[in-house]
Amino acid sequence: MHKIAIFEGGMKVAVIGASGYVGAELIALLCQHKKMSICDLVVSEGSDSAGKLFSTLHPKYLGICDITLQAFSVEWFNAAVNKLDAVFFATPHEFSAEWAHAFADAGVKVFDLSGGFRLKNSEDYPKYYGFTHQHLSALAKAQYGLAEWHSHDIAHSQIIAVPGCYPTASLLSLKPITSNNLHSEHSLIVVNGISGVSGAGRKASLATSFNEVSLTAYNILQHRHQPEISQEAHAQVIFNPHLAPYKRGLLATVTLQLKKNVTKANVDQAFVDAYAASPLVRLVGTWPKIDNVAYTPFADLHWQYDEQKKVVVISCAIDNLLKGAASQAIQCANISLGLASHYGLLPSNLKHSNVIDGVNV
Ligand SMILES: NC(=O)C1=CN([C@@H]2O[C@H](COP(=O)(O)OP(=O)(O)OC[C@H]3O[C@@H](n4cnc5c(N)ncnc54)[C@H](OP(=O)(O)O)[C@@H]3O)[C@@H](O)[C@H]2O)C=CC1
Ligand SMILES: CC(=O)N[C@@H](CCC(=O)OP(=O)(O)O)C(=O)O
Repeated sequence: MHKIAIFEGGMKVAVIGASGYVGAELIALLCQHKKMSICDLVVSEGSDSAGKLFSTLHPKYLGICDITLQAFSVEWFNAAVNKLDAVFFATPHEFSAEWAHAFADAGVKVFDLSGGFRLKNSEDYPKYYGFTHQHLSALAKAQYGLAEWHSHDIAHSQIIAVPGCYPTASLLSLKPITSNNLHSEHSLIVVNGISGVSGAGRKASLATSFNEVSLTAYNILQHRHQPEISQEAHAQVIFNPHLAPYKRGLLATVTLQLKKNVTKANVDQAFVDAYAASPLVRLVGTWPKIDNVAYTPFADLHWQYDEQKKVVVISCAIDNLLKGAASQAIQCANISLGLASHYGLLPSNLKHSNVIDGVNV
């Protein structure tokens, strides 16, 4: 039986990858969560950060999280696995692909924020991730954790593949259309994504250093999020990622052609139906802006449909480290605990209102 079914006094968790950008955001959210408690914060085996306080590395959290970072080792795994209810991997993809199954086999629920379990076709791992996946039965059982769309699977499976940042914004835009089969089967589906530099992680690299960063496309026709978006949209997409010179936030703008008989009312209804019960997805009255969602768990969505040309353009803004990673992982954990997915992420008095054509719906 999954330990997840019998949590008492909250879920006891470890975060592996605690020194990184995503790990830090996740830890901040866990610190304020009333139904989860942090047991261990873990970094890589040879990490310079091992033995330091989390708050020494990220001084913003001084007095909020002064837990010592531990180095990952087999000894740590053996000692920790029996006391944990859940583990969050905010590590490189290959590391979680190698270790997640060991936790899952011991009944520990895994929330993997890397891409180690997102792709169903194992042959895509060497092609897009540069390694061969060694744990195919764990890969087959893992469920994709797009929180607004897969709550049943998230609650019932042992390994949750938390979506990537670009796929989160792209799929929140696309799925109301593709899941209702409103798109033309001949449509070219183009996703243009723009991410801030924190999307590349904390490790220094020339490409993301201050003097080098300038708005540019990158990894065109070969980015690992192309198969992920296509798989989950059930439609082949062309994905154009861009790096932009700011810290936080991501915008995905999707263009596709709809079937001849689809009306504006059909399109509006598809979005309202998809997100009426999802307070973290806001249907906003104008084109979304990064600044309105940065440092928040929201996804802001807006679309326009040209009924003559049958072309719809949808744009979605998120914070890449929150809705694109850490806060979505918390949503998945909340769902696993039987809580509302936005538990601990929003003020309890939030009024959920969506706007279409200037009217609250
Ligand atoms: N940045 C983003 O916007 C998003 C990132 N992600 C994914 O989340 C994961 C973390 O990303 P991010 O925080 O940006 O990356 P960072 O480079 O900032 O952090 C990576 C973390 O992983 C740890 N780590 C590195 N190698 C190992 C290893 N062999 N064993 C255990 N831990 C290891 C690092 O520890 P140390 O350096 O101390 O050794 C560090 O804590 C990645 O898989 C990324 O693709 C997902 C969505 C959005
Ligand atoms: C700006 C930048 O470099 N972004 C990263 C995406 C970060 C991310 O989301 O990684 P996941 O694959 O875990 O989702 C990239 O393009 O590789």
